[in-house]
Amino acid sequence: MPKPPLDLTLYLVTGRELLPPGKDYYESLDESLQGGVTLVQVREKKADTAEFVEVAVKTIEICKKYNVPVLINDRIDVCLASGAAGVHLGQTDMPISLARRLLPPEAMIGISAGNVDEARAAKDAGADYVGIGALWWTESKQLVKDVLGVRGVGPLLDVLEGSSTKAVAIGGIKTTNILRSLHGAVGPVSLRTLDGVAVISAIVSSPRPKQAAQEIKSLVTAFRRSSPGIITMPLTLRTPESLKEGVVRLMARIRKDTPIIHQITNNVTVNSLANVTLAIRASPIMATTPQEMPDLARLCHALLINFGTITDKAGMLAAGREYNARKKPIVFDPVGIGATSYRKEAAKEILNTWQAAVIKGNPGEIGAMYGSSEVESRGVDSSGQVFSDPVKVVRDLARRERCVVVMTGREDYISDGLSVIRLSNGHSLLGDITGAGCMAGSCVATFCAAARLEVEEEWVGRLGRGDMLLGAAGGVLALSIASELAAARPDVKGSGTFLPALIDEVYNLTPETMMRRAKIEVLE
Ligand SMILES: Cc1ncc(COP(=O)(O)OP(=O)(O)O)c(N)n1
Ligand SMILES: Cc1ncsc1CCOP(=O)(O)O
Repeated sequence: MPKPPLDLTLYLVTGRELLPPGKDYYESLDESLQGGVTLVQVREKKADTAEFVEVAVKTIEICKKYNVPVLINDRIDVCLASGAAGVHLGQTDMPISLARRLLPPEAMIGISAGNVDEARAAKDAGADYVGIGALWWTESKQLVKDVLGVRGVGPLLDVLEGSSTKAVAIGGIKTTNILRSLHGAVGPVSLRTLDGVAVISAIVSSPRPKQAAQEIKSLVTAFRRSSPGIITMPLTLRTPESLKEGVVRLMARIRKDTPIIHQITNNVTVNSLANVTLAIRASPIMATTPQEMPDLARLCHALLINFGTITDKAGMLAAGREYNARKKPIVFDPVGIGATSYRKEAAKEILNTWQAAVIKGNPGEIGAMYGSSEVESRGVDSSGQVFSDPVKVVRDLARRERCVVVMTGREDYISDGLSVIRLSNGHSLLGDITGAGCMAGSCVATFCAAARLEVEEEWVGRLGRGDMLLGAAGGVLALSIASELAAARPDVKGSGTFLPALIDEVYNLTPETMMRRAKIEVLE
């Protein structure tokens, strides 16, 4: 008998102990199948063998009405006794090779995988799928290892590329984090995406399992239909002219709409960031308290998180979650990430919690994020060294982090993981004042807000909308062109007079000047 098709889009793992009070298991199961569940696993951790078989048999009977196959958690004997379609095995359960010998040839076998070696072993053993997790923290299972995190899934997917072994993620997946889960969990090399998600509580604990299942399934299906591009990117052909025109268009949008830019930043540069934001004609809000974040995310158009002195990590985490949920751009400036291990750990936690639209840093910061020691930081500043292959660094990091990456310097490199552009404006006096890089972050966040405002329709299945590469380029160009104009002024005598002149030149920047002075090359 041929193997039945395996549709992992919405994989329900059962959990009778998690039902809402008064809800019958079989009724809940039937409703979730009506909502579009595509595969069911019977997971019974407390039942004895007779009860497990009884529950499995009844579950199979109900699932048959919807033509949905049923797998059994851990137990080959229960699978054989109930006539289920296969099993899901854990790493300490029976090996796949032995299970294959005991089960009929058409039986489906899935296995849990929490790292690259387990994924590779599963593929080599001919697993039909791997259950990758735990993705997020969950109360439905006592976890013995750290959660994998969304950013941990990609390398496992790369290992599976080219094989017939499919992949679902499991652990803490809910409607509120599903797009972030799917968007972040992509192979950085293969761009392979998940085949679906496995959930327990998001459906089982719901008093309305049909609606819960429908909602999750529609998000998975919408994500699949959208291209697996980085954050929000439409696959646009880039030319220097189209980029210049786009940047000027965003500038006009900023002046028309005055976007509100929420900034969590450091106490060294907060004043400059507020002033540069006002100078571009946007409106800054500097707010850090976690309790304010839901209201601010509703009100504001973009968020800048500048690591700076990292005194507000709780606010950074809370803010990012809210902006992701509202699909509004987040620009992350990991200032001085290479300087301390606390900063590195904090950045990891932040990027595992929410998805940035743009990560911006100097070569030292980008190098630390990329995991390269070719260019080192000096505290929060870059050492002035450059990468031998900056194109590869920004492109690969953009692919890995699934967002636009901006590496500032004498030349600025920007990539969305597909295209790479180089900007060659700017003046060396930018290096002589404090906060030039931080101000570039504010400008990028403002142009990204405009890029999102440009797109009226919802990009269903995407974690954001708007052309974030264009937004990043616009922000960097605005500050670097203004710096050239400021440095050329006769009243500028050094770094002290340069800073106010820079703010003036951002304020007076015209679309014509941007168009005439912007030095943009498209490298890939
Ligand atoms: C689809 C899916 N993925 C992973 C698991 C976890 O299985 P395991 O590691 O064996 O843990 P238990 O479920 O047995 O507690 C799963 N059940 N399903
Ligand atoms: C069985 C299992 N394996 C890894 S996490 C998990 C529990 C998933 O449950 P929930 O979807 O409620 O977080």
